[in-house]
Amino acid sequence: MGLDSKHLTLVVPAAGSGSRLGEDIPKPYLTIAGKTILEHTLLKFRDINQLREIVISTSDQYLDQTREIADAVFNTQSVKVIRGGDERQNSVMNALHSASGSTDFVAIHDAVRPFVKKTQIENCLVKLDSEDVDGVVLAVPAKDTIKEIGSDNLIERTPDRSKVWLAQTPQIFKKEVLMKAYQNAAESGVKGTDDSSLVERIGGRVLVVEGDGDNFKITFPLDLRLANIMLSGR
Ligand SMILES: Nc1ccn([C@@H]2O[C@H](COP(=O)(O)OP(=O)(O)OP(=O)(O)O)[C@@H](O)[C@H]2O)c(=O)n1
Ligand SMILES: C[C@](O)(CO)[C@H](O)COP(=O)(O)O
Repeated sequence: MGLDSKHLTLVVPAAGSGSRLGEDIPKPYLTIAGKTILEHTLLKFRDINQLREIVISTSDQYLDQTREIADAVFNTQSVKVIRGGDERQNSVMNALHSASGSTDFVAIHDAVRPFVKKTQIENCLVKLDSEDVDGVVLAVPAKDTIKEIGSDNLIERTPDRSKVWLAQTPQIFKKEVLMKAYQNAAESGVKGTDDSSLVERIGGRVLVVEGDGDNFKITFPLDLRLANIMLSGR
């Protein structure tokens, strides 16, 4: 079965509060250049051939607005808007429970990474389909030297930088492996800061696909200023 006949579900966690950004409303619902950040992000996936289903997790008060935004972006694909959890991992898990059983691949993409490129998503899908792996993660090589520190802030280790990459999203997996990883993490009480780490810990093979720095996560005020410049020139 070729890649064209594979079905993809997109999971978008959008239930965060944006505490590090410090705005009055959560990050995905801030407007830049006439569109919410969530809409800018969803638009990047609209024309992906394999996309059949979108599951967005958000907080109670944004369920209706999220439904409106998603319905305006997607025409033929099925959209589900569900309640998120108190951490990103729980928001993704809730979404996975709502995903269709018959999908082949699941892509997880932060609502607040609006600068991913269609070609990057397609590259990830090609690699996932053609290589002997369970998942792929868009990532960039570290440009700074990384230090691993102890609780006293003393440096314990300097990993070889040529082996250190910074994980972004999308992170795309074969559905069964991802479900197993999330199930196993829940049963073991394990928390991961990304989806791949949960797959890695059950022995899954995950490949990095080189992306670029444009696909940053809007996290701090400087990121929002940069996103404004990139989307509206100011
Ligand atoms: N309980 C949570 C926390 C985060 N997210 C989502 O996960 C993505 C990445 O999280 P992050 O950038 O950390 O967002 P926030 O949690 O909102 O930010 P902060 O940690 O600064 O509060 C975002 O799209 C965010 O909405 C989520 O769905 N549910
Ligand atoms: C998944 C992620 O975007 C990969 O870089 C990141 O780990 C999310 O972290 P956050 O603290 O939930 O923003």
